[in-house]
Amino acid sequence: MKQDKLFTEQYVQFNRQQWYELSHSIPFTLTEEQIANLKSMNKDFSLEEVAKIYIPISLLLNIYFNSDVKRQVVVQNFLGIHNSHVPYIIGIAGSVAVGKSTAAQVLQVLLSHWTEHSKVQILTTDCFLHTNKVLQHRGLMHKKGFPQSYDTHNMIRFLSEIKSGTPEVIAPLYSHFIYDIVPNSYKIIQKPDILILEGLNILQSSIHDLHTSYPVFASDFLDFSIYIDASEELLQGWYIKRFLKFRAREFSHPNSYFNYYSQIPEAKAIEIAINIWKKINGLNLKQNILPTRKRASLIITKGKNHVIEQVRLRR
Ligand SMILES: Nc1ncnc2c1ncn2[C@@H]1O[C@H](COP(=O)(O)OP(=O)(O)OP(=O)(O)O)[C@@H](O)[C@H]1O
Ligand SMILES: CC(C)(CO)[C@@H](O)C(=O)NCCC(=O)O
Repeated sequence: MKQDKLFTEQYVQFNRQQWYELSHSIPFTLTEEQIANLKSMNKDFSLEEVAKIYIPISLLLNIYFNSDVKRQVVVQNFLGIHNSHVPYIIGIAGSVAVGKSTAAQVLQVLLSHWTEHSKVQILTTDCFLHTNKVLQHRGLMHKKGFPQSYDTHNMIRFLSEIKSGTPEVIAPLYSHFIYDIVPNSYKIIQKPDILILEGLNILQSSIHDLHTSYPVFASDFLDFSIYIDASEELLQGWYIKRFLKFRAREFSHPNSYFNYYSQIPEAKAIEIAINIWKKINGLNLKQNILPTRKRASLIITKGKNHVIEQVRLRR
């Protein structure tokens, strides 16, 4: 009840139909290439979801992007300086397995449709996790995804370089296959028009990090943020479903960190996945992720089968 009051005061709420109707007055036609890209992404993903939910979100983001550019021009004229535009950063937060990286990919396809922001890159904050070596040393192997498992200092360094217009900024690379940071491999972010940064920790503060001497928030660098929400019951189900998908594919490779999970009976694997959910990801959701939801510019709430039922936009 208290939460409901907070939402109605701070956010404008739309149900699925109301949100969809917002895009009726603005023409937006997907190209065949975009449809092919979206279809190839994920076989469970529905194009109806793109039309009803993600196209209106991208139209809104285009409005925010353009107004940001206009504001920068006016301010620079006032100050008598001229800086070239720096990447506009959109953050996507939410639980493990809620669909952050899928949403990021859809938005990348849609947002690159506009000439003013045709270059859109994605980065996951998984790449700022400490290496397993550091996590083992600090006794944090069962805290992956918790605030203390990230190299926040490196993440802030990265964001600060992006926002100062550095032409090429490097980020580490994380692999779910080896369950670790990949040695000597990097992703290069080349001054895109938009950077989509997705990760469960992007709306968190860094006050937990004893290695950072100043209180900075990654969200200080975000221009717009989206929190993807769902009930814990659904999230646990999606986590288990994905765990079983990985078990049948990635984990079955002998070099996979979790090869063991593909060797045991399915019922045992499900039991393990439930346990990981309860002790790590579900706990992290309640302690560290959900409390950041009310910091987002936009909150989208999913129901069964990842169908988005509600959208809330900060007033
Ligand atoms: N809109 C959608 N429709 C159907 N399935 C989806 C949708 N979004 C995500 N999924 C499925 O849900 C699972 C989790 O999605 P995804 O990997 O995008 O989540 P995530 O939030 O990025 O997870 P993590 O934090 O662990 O990286 C995947 O199996 C994905 O295929
Ligand atoms: C890397 C994260 C934290 C986020 O993507 C997550 O996928 C993870 O590995 N969590 C730790 C518990 C687990 O293995 O699911």
